[in-house]
Amino acid sequence: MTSLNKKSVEDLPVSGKRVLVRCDFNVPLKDGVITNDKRIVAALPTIKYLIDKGARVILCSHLGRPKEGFEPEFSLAPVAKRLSELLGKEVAMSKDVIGEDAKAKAAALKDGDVMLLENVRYHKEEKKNDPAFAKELASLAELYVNDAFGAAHRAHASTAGVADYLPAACGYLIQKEINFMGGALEDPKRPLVAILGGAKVSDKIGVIENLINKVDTLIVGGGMAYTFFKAQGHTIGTSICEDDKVELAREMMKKAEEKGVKFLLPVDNMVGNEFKEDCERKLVESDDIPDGWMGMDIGPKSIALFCEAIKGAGTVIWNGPMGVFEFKPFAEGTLEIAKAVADSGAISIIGGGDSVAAVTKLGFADKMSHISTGGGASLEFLEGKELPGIACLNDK
Ligand SMILES: Nc1ncnc2c1ncn2[C@@H]1O[C@H](COP(=O)(O)OP(=O)(O)O)[C@@H](O)[C@H]1O
Ligand SMILES: O=C(OP(=O)(O)O)[C@H](O)COP(=O)(O)O
Repeated sequence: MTSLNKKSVEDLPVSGKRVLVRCDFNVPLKDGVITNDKRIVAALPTIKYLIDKGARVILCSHLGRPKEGFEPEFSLAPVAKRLSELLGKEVAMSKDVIGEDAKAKAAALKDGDVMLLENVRYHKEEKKNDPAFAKELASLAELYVNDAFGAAHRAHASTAGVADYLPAACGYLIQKEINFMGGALEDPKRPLVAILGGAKVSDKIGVIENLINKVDTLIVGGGMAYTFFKAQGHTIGTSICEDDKVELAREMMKKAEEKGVKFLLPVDNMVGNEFKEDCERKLVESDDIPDGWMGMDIGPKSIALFCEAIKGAGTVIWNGPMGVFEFKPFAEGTLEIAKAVADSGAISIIGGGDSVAAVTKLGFADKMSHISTGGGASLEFLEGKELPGIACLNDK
C-alpha cells in the first residue's frame, strides 16, 4: 500500500485543543431529507478519534453550490442532526461560519464536544481561497485536519487555505482513499483492467491518457464509446459524442496499440429512438448506429466480451456506467458488469457519483473492495494530478 507522506491526525497533539476538521458532507438531499449518508458515515472514524482524545471538534463542510449568501436549502442543519444520531451525542450547529455565533460556540466547547459550522460556501471567499477568510476560519481553532477527500481536488479556503495558518494533517478517510487508490495504481495486482463509461468524455479522456501507461486492459463503454466509434469511422446516429475529442480518441487508440494495451469497445449496442425510459428499443449487432437512434447500453456480445476480460483481472478500476442505467431497459450492461466485477475476486475500486449510485442501487456495493467517496477527486488522483487539499498538509 502506498503511504501518504503527510502528517496524520494521530501526529497532532489534539487533546484539549480546538481542531477544525474539513469534511465532505455534500450529501444528496430531497425535501430536506438526506437520501444517502455515505459521506457522513465515512467521516466518523476521524471524528470519533478526536472525541476519544478529548479534542474540541469544529466540523466544517460545503453543501451543494449556493450562489450568494445564506440560502436555506443549502443549510447543513440536516447533517448536524444525522451526525448527532450517528455519534449518539449532541452536535451543536452554528448559524454562521466565521460570525459571532460560530465564535461563541467554538469558545464554549468542552473537551470531547463536537460542533458543525454552517455551509462554508455561504461566503464567496471560500471558493476564491481568500486569505483573509481562511485566516478568520483558522482563528476558530488551534489545529486543522482535512478529511474531505471528495473535495480534495478543490483549492478552496477550507480545503487548502487554512493550512497556511494552522498545523495541518489528514484524517483517516483521506488516508484510506489514497492508500487504496495509490496502491492499486503504483503496485497493481495484474492484470490491471480499467473500465470507463458514463457521459463526461472530456473530463475523463485525460484519465485514459494516463491509464494507458499503467493498465493491461482498457474497456470503454457507456456514453464514452461513441466518440471512439466516430474516430473509427462508424456512424453513431444521435448517440452522445464530443466532436472536439474525436481526434484525441483516435490518438488514444493508437497509443494503446503501440503500448500493447488491450483496448475493448462495445461490439453491439442497445439503442433507443429517444432519450426516454419507455422509448422504442432495439439491438444493433454492430458499431454502426442507424440514423435517428441513440446508443443507450452495451449489447449482450459486448457484455460477454467485457466480462471475459474482467474475469481474469487482478485489479479493476471502474468509473462511469455502461449505459443509461437509470432507465431500467438500459441497465443490463451496467448490471452485468457490476456482477462480473463483484465475482472476479479482483481488487475493485469504484469512483464517481453515478457509478457508485449504480453499483449501490444494483446491490453490489458491499462486494467491491473500495467505493470512493470522491468522484472528481478520485479521477484527478487517478490522472496523476496533485490534489490541493492534500498537498497543503504538513509533511511527515
Ligand atoms: N450511452 C449513454 N448515453 C447517454 N448517457 C449515458 C450513456 N451511458 C451512460 N450514460 C450516463 O452517464 C451518466 C454518468 O456519467 P458520469 O457522470 O460520467 O459518471 P460518474 O458520475 O460515475 O463519474 C449516467 O447518468 C448515465 O445515464
Ligand atoms: O460532490 C462532490 O464531487 P463529485 O460529484 O465529483 O463526487 C464534492 O463534494 C465536490 O463538490 P463540488 O464539485 O461542488 O466542488
